[in-house]
Amino acid sequence: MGRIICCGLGPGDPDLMSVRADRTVRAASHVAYFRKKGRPGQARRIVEGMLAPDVTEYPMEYPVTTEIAFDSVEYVQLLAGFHDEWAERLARLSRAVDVVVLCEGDPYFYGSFMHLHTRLQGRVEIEVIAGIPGMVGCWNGVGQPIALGDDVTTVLMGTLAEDELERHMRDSDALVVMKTGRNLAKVRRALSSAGRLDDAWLVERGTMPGERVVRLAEVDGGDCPYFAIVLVHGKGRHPDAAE
Ligand SMILES: C[C@@]1(CC(=O)O)C2=NC(=C\c3[nH]c(c(CCC(=O)O)c3CC(=O)O)Cc3[nH]c(c(CC(=O)O)c3CCC(=O)O)/C=C3\N/C(=C\2)[C@@H](CCC(=O)O)[C@]3(C)CC(=O)O)/[C@H]1CCC(=O)O
Ligand SMILES: C[S@@+](CC[C@H](N)C(=O)[O-])C[C@H]1O[C@@H](n2cnc3c(N)ncnc32)[C@H](O)[C@@H]1O
Repeated sequence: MGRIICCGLGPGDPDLMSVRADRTVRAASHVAYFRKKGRPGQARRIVEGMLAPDVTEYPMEYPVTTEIAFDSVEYVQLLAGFHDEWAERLARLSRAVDVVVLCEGDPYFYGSFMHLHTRLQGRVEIEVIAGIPGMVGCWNGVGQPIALGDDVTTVLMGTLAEDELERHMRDSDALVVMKTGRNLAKVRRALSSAGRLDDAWLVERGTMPGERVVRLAEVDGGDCPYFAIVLVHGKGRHPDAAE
């Protein structure tokens, strides 16, 4: 009986992978990972050069990402079918061998593996290896403390409605906005209404090749890559409140 090992790979730079993840990836004989059709996949890219020469790879290609609305019935059905199918394939495979599923960042933190985890839990032995979340790599790239003292930190998804975003932005000190991508213009308007735009940073592809760190107010255009995060740093209780 094999296991499914979901391996958190950290934010992008392979040097930021844990020792356990490094060891697991190098020893793997069967490796699965998500990717957009026609692209190599971020998780696969992180482990480039680390896989054994005789490894068997299972790219799990999303049937859609942004081609149709993510809240449409069709999108939900397509993704549910896709996740069902891969959960079955991995369950079958893991009867004979260990399968390593690659996951960017930390698997339990908005990771795509959660959709397989809910389908496989209790049926197959699962191990999840912790990884540094993408947002940690991003705030490291800005080079300032994200939160200190009594700061409340809120993690938001850019896919939320504009009024929801604005409400949370007003109520929190430090902010992390993930899934910015095509939602960047909306995130920007919400920050502006909440009076936080001038303090916001945009980090594209944090710790990955092509990383870009800029003040959001200085960005032209309303679009950015899917792998991008907006940050607003907390200011702490008072200027010297760092603990
Ligand atoms: C629809 C949408 C809504 C949303 O984000 O909620 C959404 N993905 C969108 C865009 C998008 N996704 C990807 C690209 C290409 C990036 C590139 O290749 O550059 C683009 C952009 C594009 O296609 O242009 C690829 C991708 N997607 C995921 C991973 C894996 C990972 O990140 O672990 C990878 C990397 C694969 C790789 O490495 O190749 C994971 C997830 N994507 C989901 C949804 C979640 C399932 C739905 C659910 O929760 O039921 C799930 C499973 C988990 C989650 O995100 O929570 C959003 C539209 C937002 C908008 O409207 O702008
Ligand atoms: C499905 S979530 C996956 C989160 C991942 N499990 C983690 O721990 O960071 C995808 C979102 O994470 C964010 N993200 C993850 N890694 C990133 C990085 N290195 N640079 C910028 N954004 C990143 C982006 O906002 C992207 O839309």
